[in-house]
Amino acid sequence: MRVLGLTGGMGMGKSTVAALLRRAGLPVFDADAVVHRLQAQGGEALPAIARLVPNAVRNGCLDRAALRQVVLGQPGLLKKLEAIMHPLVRRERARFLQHYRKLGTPWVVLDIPLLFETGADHLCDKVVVVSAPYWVQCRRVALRRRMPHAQVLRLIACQMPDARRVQKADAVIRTGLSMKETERQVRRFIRSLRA
Ligand SMILES: CC(C)(COP(=O)(O)OP(=O)(O)OC[C@H]1O[C@@H](n2cnc3c(N)ncnc32)[C@H](O)[C@@H]1O)[C@@H](O)C(=O)NCCC(=O)NCCS
Ligand SMILES: Nc1ncnc2c1ncn2[C@@H]1O[C@H](COP(=O)(O)OP(=O)(O)OP(=O)(O)O)[C@@H](O)[C@H]1O
Repeated sequence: MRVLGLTGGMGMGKSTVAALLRRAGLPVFDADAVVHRLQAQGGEALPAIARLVPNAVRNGCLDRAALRQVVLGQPGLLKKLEAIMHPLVRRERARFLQHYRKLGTPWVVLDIPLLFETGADHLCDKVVVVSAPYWVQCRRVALRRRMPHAQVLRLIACQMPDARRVQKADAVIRTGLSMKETERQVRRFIRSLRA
């Protein structure tokens, strides 16, 4: 079994490309979704998060906006949150890989925003990076309006700069043009994997 790493900054189109890979039949491990599941009601990470930021958990429910505001406002706290989340994400990732290895699946995808930052790229046979110009990224994230602009900039600043990610990639999918163009690049990339 071979492992394809998929990464990119916020709003670069990672989830869109992951959905196209999934549609082509590749199993995808979605790290953001795993984080959300571990933090959902009854989730395994909630007790430790409640100890770290008591106000972020009320009646067994995580107030994500409150947690985000606190961790982005206090240096070091995001690192402590990551120290809670990353071992659990690593365990889920290992289970995913083990499951598909047993099935003898030819390629699986690890969709991880912090792929390089966490060293998960070392598990990958190939890494594909999704990239778009900075202004396209900002416009997309602003359109979603799930969080204040200043928080978006802070989260982007916690990630590796796009240019460095692109340098480290085996392949780059440019999502700054039309959706059709993104689909075309993904199709071509999948053909190259299967060749
Ligand atoms: C900071 C938190 C509370 C924000 O939650 P919220 O629901 O508001 O945003 P969401 O999870 O959808 O993330 C928004 C964007 O920020 C990116 N992001 C999330 N965590 C981080 C981080 N530690 N560093 C850089 N970018 C991050 C995500 O990939 C996504 O693109 C949450 O993302 C979290 O618990 N992060 C820590 C775990 C982590 O490192 N996740 C990254 C995947 S391994
Ligand atoms: N050519 C394109 N390729 C990819 N996405 C595009 C394109 N044009 C517009 N978009 C839009 O840009 C957005 C990209 O968001 P997506 O959720 O895929 O990014 P992401 O990298 O997963 O971001 P995040 O990590 O913040 O969730 C989507 O709303 C998508 O519809």
